[in-house]
Amino acid sequence: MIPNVLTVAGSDSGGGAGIQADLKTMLALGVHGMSVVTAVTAQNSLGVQGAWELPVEAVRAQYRSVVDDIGVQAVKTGMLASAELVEAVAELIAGTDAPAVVDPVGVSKHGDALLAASALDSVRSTLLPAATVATPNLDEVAQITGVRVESEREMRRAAGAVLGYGPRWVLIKGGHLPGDAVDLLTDGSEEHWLRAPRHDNRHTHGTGCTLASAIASGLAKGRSVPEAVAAAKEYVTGAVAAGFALGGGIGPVDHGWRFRGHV
Ligand SMILES: Nc1ncnc2c1ncn2[C@@H]1O[C@H](COP(=O)(O)OP(=O)(O)OP(=O)(O)O)[C@@H](O)[C@H]1O
Ligand SMILES: Cc1ncc(CO)c(N)n1
Repeated sequence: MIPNVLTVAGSDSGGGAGIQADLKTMLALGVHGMSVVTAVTAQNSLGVQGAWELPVEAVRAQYRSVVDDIGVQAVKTGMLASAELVEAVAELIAGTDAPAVVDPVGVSKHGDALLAASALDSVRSTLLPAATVATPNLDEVAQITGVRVESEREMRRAAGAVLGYGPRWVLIKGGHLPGDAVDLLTDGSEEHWLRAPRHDNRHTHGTGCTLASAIASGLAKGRSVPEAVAAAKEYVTGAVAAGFALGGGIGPVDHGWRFRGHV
């Protein structure tokens, strides 16, 4: 049986991040991808030119359609735009009997806001407690906890601060630090450092979405959190290495890197 994975996220018209990155990742990793669209962005390699949220009833209806009939083995959340959507999605995933990977998306690679500042309290009080794994980058860690990470050493303190909001596991993504691409996965007792060489490639649009969807895909296959995260890190590292130019700005990672040469 092919496991079902659901992404609850925004659409990136440029195809490198958001729902599009999530579904491509799921295809590449051999699971059946499904989507609940929360917002539509007009977006390309240069930035986000516009964003429109869907009504909360439209988000709830998509979620119920998928979960009540088809069923899900894992859920991933990305761009949720507003406090109202964060709270609605948090309630939906808390009521679903499947692991949830929460990527608390704040801003795009170009610095465009994908979450209202007024939604941060709801992220802390409703979304993070419903997460099996939360995957903040360093800017999101600073916004959520106030902890600023400038070195690998400080990642442990940041992880503890995020765990204080109730996710089972946290993966602190150190992709924005200089040096190796180092992430820290912990549940407060076990600690796993994931280290990969930094690829000197500016075409990294979609790294965060890709990593979170790959984790959800592994969990849906029945892997443990540390196993799913290790496999996802290997997949995203290959995708960054193969990232390619598109448009005039930052191009996407290559979700199909494992197929190249075979098709
Ligand atoms: N240049 C790079 N080379 C190798 N790995 C990288 C590079 N940049 C980021 N990564 C890895 O990609 C994953 C995503 O991390 P990152 O910090 O870029 O997420 P993000 O900022 O949420 O991404 P996004 O821009 O999609 O929101 C992490 O595992 C990180 O270590
Ligand atoms: C829709 C969307 N979700 C997430 C990201 C993450 O950077 C993005 N750029 N766009």
